[in-house]
Amino acid sequence: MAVESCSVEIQKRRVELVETWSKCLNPLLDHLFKIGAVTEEDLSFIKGGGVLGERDCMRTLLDVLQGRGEEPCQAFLLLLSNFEASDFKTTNLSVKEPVSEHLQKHKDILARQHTPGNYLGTTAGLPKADWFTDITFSKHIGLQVPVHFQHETSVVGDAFRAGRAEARGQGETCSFKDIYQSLLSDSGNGVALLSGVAGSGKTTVIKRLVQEWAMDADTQKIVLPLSFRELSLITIPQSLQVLLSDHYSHLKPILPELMTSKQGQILLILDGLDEFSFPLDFERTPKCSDPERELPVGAMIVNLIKGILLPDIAILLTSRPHAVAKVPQLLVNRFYNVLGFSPAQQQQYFVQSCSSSQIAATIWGFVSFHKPLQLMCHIPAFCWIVSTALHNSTSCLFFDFLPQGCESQTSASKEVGQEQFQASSKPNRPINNTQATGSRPVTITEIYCCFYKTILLFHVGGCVEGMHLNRLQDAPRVLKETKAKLRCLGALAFKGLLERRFVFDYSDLTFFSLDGSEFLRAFMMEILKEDRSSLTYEKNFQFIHTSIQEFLAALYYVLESLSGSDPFTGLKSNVGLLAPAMHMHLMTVISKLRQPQYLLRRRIKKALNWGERHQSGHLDLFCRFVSGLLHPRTRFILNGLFRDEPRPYLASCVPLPNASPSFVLQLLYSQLNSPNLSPERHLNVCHCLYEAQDPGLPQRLQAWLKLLSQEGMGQCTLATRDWSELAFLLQLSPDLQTLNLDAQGLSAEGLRRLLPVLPLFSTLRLAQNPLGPEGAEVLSVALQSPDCHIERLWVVSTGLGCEGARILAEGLKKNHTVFDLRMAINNIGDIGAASLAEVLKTNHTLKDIRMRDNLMTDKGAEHLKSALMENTTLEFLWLFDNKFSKEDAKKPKNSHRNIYLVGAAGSEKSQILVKNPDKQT
Ligand SMILES: Nc1ncnc2c1ncn2[C@@H]1O[C@H](COP(=O)(O)OP(=O)(O)OP(=O)(O)O)[C@@H](O)[C@H]1O
Repeated sequence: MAVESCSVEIQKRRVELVETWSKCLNPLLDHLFKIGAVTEEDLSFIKGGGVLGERDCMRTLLDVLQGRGEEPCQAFLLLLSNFEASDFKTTNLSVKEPVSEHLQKHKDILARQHTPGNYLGTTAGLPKADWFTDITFSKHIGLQVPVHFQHETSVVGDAFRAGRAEARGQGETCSFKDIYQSLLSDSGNGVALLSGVAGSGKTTVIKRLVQEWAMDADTQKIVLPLSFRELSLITIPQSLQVLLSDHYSHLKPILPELMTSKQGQILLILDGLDEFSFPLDFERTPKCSDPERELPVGAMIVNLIKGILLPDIAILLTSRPHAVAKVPQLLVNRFYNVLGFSPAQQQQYFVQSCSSSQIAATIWGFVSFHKPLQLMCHIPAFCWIVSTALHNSTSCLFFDFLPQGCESQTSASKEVGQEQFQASSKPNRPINNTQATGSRPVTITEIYCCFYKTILLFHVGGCVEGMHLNRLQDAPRVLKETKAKLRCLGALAFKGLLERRFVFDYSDLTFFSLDGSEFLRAFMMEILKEDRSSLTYEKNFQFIHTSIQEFLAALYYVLESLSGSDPFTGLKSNVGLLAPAMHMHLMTVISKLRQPQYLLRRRIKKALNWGERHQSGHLDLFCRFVSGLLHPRTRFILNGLFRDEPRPYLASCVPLPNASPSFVLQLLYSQLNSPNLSPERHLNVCHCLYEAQDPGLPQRLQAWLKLLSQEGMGQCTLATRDWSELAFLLQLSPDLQTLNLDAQGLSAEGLRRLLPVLPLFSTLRLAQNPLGPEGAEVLSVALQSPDCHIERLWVVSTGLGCEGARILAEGLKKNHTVFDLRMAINNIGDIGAASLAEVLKTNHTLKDIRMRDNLMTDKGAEHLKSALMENTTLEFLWLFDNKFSKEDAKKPKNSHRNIYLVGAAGSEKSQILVKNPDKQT
């Protein structure tokens, strides 16, 4: 075998030699000079007049040696081995702090930087001792690119129940602990991606991960978190080495070592892929494996993710769903989806975030009773909004409704407020938001109004302890005073929404006359700090949560429309905003002259039509808020903002003091009846009706139920969107006991639309519908839902086949609620019987299974019989009309029950009937 030349060896080991030996440059040069390997001239060339750093000098030395030929190179390598033998390198380095001390310092610094905090930058409204409420994730092998036509907030609630459906059976739910263990384990290398909608808690997960890691004495991992926000600031090429040593200056002395010998211990966290402003070109970006080579930051990220740069490290990326596709599927080996808070976790969040358990119980009672609210509460940020809105503002909302005389008694008032509030959360009270008398917030818009008011009253400018009630009394004045600022902020939010922009810079703020006031800080956060590369100080801003941007945009739109102004005027120039009073007056006069009712209708119609037209769903929440804000009761929460109401010209639009203008409901109903409406937009119109507190919603549900109870409905197949509507209406119903959809022509797609409500029923009757294996997949998801209540599942004659039975069995394996399963006439055969037999081996809930007429033979019967030797809880197994060949009345060994296979040989009329003698009456 040819021996490699020393010159080639130096070339190959170049990076390592620079990393390892730069610190020893001077003694090395001394020795090389003494033995004549380099000359005096070489020395001054290598030292570069003292302006070069050690590493550059080392690189020049290597160039010089290679230029001089084989002999000096050989001498150099020999010298290195002598140095190593005499422990020269170690003694030279030993003047530095040991690596472990640097790492401990790194842990301390990161733990301090990653302290919990909410959007207001405080720990208020955050769980105190144990600040992190557990959250649910789903885990998949490989990347799942989601397709969304719904607003992200809606997707979360559904995704929570549909986690496995999206994953086509490959995913499973997991907890923070699982993710932590997987990422911090030695085998956790490669790219993992954590996806979740805005406010689902991705950054909070990173904070917790860093906190736990900092306290974890056993882990060998070295966590290096970076955010894409910061990376977006690097506009000139930079080397990874410089980037990391700039960012973690305390690690500078040991970074070279970390990036070489300890590379496998690094966990690099890159948070917020959706905020990265440079393109990621995975096809054409040149390869680079040298951490010292300067690269544009986009190219650096591509090389890191592709495993070319630092190939042994582990990477965790976080992203909102829409940006997940920026990374090619094949490069991701683990994919986590934030499903959010399960109902139990929501409850825990309120317990942890409220100042008293009584308030927590009240808020939870209220939220769990109003399903649209509860669905949104899967998103932690929304829980925070609800907690902030309701915690401080039970009385905030109620104040205007309090009996006279209560105002002066702070505690008494609070109690009254809480009593009223508790009354609203009593279970089994029919939900009819339209008859919602009293002063509790009912809709999501009302929650956001309370939130807005709470922030203004108690956070902007601060509120002194004990002055709660005074501040409330002062609310109309405060709201009135901040109206001009709100218009500016709302206009910015609205413009951003129209342009699908969620990040704003200073020029945007200046355009809308917004400065860095307390008011601005309450709703927007600064997202970019120092531009290190250009050494400028650049700030960008975004709303604390996208739903706040949507709310403020809607508030602005409705304020302008109701005051007779055109919401678009404020976007074109700041004239109107600089002189709002004058502008408003002028516009009002003009509007009065130009048929104001007509204008108002036209503007609201325009807003709602956008939502209908935009398939992306990004205007869904905006439309819901607009609909909600048109209800006088909702606007009354913000009394002071809408102080001039009711304006005379609105009188005909508001026939009732406590109802949305009828034209709004008419508009929404005409959308609902439009034949071209997609199921997603159809569902959003239902949400709009809820926000507008449409008194017709309960009747609509009744009409639905009546229609479904009619004979022969199976012939008139309902459209998918109708099932979406039914699902929505059912959520508003207090009585979720039995859902009878026997013979309704319900397809798998229709069933998928009903998924949000399926787990809430105790009896699901779905017989004689063409569900097939795809329908079984939906049912399997429902059966695994954390809020599953299904006890009786009747799917007789639904075309399951053996594949459908297998999928359903997967769901049943993880279910603990179903005891009565009827699945006759489904052709599940022996394969289906084997799948169910597997379920029976571990299941302790099923008591009665009916599988008549399913093409089962003796083989299937054997599977079932052997499973019954392990199962002790099943009481009945009905197997009439299958294809068993012989008469059999065997009792399986160890079974304490009788199993009968009855029927003449060859007869199709045969059965196995299992009777549990203990349970027979
Ligand atoms: N596990 C949790 N326990 C308690 N509070 C949480 C948790 N997760 C999130 N929150 C609350 O929700 C807010 C939003 O969370 P976070 O900023 O982590 O979301 P995100 O997914 O990173 O959002 P974005 O995509 O907008 O950056 C936090 O400020 C905090 O108040």
